[in-house]
Amino acid sequence: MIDKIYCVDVQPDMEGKRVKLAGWVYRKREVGKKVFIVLRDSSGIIQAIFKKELSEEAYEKAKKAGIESSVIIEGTVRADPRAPTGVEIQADRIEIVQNVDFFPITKDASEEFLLDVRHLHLHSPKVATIMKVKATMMQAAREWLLQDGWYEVFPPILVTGAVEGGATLFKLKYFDRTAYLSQSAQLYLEAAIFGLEKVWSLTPSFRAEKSRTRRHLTEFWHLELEAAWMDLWDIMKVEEELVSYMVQRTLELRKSEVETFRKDLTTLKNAVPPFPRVSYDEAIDILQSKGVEIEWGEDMGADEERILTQEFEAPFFVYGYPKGIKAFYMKEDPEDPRKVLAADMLAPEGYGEIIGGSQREDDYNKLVQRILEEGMKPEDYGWYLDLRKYGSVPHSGFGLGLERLVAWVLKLDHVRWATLFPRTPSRLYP
Ligand SMILES: NC(=O)C[C@H]([NH3+])C(=O)NS(=O)(=O)OC[C@H]1O[C@@H](n2cnc3c(N)ncnc32)[C@H](O)[C@@H]1O
Ligand SMILES: [Mg+2]
Repeated sequence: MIDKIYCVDVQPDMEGKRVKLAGWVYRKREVGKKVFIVLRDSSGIIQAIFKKELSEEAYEKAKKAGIESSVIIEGTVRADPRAPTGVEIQADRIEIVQNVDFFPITKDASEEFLLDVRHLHLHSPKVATIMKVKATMMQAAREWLLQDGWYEVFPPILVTGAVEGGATLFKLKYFDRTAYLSQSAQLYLEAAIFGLEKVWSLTPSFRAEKSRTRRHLTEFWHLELEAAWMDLWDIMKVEEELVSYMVQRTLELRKSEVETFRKDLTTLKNAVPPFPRVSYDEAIDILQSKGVEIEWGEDMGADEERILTQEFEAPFFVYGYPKGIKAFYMKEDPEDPRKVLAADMLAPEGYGEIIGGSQREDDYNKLVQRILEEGMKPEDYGWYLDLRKYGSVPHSGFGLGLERLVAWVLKLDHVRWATLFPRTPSRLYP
């Protein structure tokens, strides 16, 4: 490893100190017999000045370095308030590791082009910032899950059945059998609670969604929790505590990065328990009062959720959905058989659903009945039904879409920007 320091390590109080940095040429300009190179590394940027009078060799090489060339620069630190970061390097040595004559991404690059060359778009400090925030959100989640006694488990991705409806399964050939890419780890987490009680996993989930919306990917990172002995109201408390910790901790560790994407942090700061809770019935009333044509029993889509979120300045729950629009595994509401014990968490500012959760049907016969009602075959869920035969317990869980959470926190206009290599119906490469 090169014996170097990072851009962010160079401080004005290091005036006169000799330093070595490595990175990429982010910006470059020539003024008279000086070349100004703004060097970029994973920590940020710093300006390096190459004066012909100081080192003609370094000056001539700096002149030739193209944008995004990989370079190693050495020189002396000088505090200068005119420099982008208030400090700069009086450079007298540059090694061009690989020169780039023309970097394909220019200022006027279209979004589609940026996605076509996503492998090069990852040079961008803006993209790096999104990934830093996403990593910090998961760091925070892991902190919270550890201190609250949850066990991480590692469920399979190759599975034999649907969790969230057969229409969005990706099918693949598994030797002489058919397999699918997991839509959700939920069913396997439900098996894990009989030994570990409180479990979680972060897995890629796959949905052959044809809907081309700003919140759907065909592959997304899915943070899922499952707990024995918890009912819907218990798991909603877990959800709000976890999301609150993830958001507040990220503001604590990455506030300046978040502020490069949004100036107003109000809704993020409002993300503290208890989150507002509205019933599905109340949500329908709100939407109808705002002129939305929606009837009781219908699902709320992205448009309806966007309108509903205008009523809130923090993440909020909608609970008590009609059975007909929810999944087979959700427990019927004992107080209203038309409904299930399900709750979604919606993010404000138009982002909508970031979490889907529910209490699970823990009665064997009722679950068989629900499977049949949904037109599925109980024999396809034999192992899952066994969980209701051998020491069944009340239990609940949820799934959080990590990209959707990051998209809300950073106010991104599409979840695709929150993932390293987005997968959508039209995008499988790079
Ligand atoms: N363990 C569980 O209880 C999870 C449950 N089986 C489940 O998959 N629910 S969900 O379909 O609402 O998806 C959960 C969340 O997963 C996200 N999600 C769901 N589908 C997508 C797509 N297509 N793209 C991006 N994000 C997606 C979104 O935030 C949802 O709220
Ligand atoms: Mg959902």
